Amino acid sequence: SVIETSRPVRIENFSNHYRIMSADSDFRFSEEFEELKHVGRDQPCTFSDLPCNRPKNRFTNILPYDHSRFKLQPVDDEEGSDYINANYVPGYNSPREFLVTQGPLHSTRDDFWRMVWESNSRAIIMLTRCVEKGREKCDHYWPYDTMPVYYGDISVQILNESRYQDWNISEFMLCRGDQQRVIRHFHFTTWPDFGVPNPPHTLVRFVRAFRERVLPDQRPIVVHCSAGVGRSGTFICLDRILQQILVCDYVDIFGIVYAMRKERVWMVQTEQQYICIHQCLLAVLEGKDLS
Ligand SMILES: CCOC(=O)C(CCNC(=O)OC(C)(C)C)(Cc1ccc(NS(=O)(=O)O)cc1)C(=O)OCC
Repeated sequence: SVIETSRPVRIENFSNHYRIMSADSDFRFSEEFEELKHVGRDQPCTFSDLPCNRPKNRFTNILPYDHSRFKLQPVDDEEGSDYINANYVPGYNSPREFLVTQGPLHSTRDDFWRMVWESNSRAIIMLTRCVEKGREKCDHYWPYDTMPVYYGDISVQILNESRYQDWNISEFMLCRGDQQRVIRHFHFTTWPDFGVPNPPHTLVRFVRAFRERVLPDQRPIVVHCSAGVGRSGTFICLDRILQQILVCDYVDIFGIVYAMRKERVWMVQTEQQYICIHQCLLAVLEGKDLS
């Protein structure tokens, strides 16, 4: 049987589609989300299993597929020196638009900055707080004040920070050798792990705040949360459909999540996150004033 990889829905029919899918306690949403469960899981993750790389994974079962993983420039022939828990994931603008990674560990934050530098990225999206309900979700991998801090051979200095109700936007100056770059940091601070933003359309406003500051170019956008799968996948999917509906008369949320899961495990982790993407689109299509 042909494995179906897309389920396009006409935009003019979307609210009716949502009503049908959410009927009987989201019965059809549950069914559809269940079909995504095994997508991509047959692909190898051999490098993440190497003994020298195992400590670099925040979660033992959230491992990057070999075929789409980001490779750091290897340090001589030090085994595992090219390894970081990160995968390229397609976006609306390019097949490798996003570099999705776990929240850096204290022991991998130098590798994280090396990835930011070596991928030529100019934007980082952070979708978790460092500590949530007393649990560490992500290392505070950037300086606490405006003093420059070295992470490996990369110095990071906060240039400015703007604080809003649900997110902060900062600019960092990165220096490596005699080169300098400005990187933007978009930190969404009110998204509970395994959950959804409340109300969902704060996420729409955050995606818009990000998109109006980072125009599509050939440089990857680094996205992370804690495991780099649930909240990161939800964010990327919404970013794609908000651009697609401007030029297309259908959306294919199932197909987008399918494509993301071929590149990284568990992208959009929970059914509530999958439904939240639909609720965000519904709010946008119904012209709710989200500004
Ligand atoms: C190593 C054991 O697996 C895990 O720790 C996690 C989380 C497990 N907990 C979990 O799923 O909680 C609910 C049942 C309430 C949803 C690791 C984890 C941690 C945080 C997230 N969110 S994210 O930061 O938004 O990605 C996702 C996965 C795991 O592997 O989950 C399966 C995918």
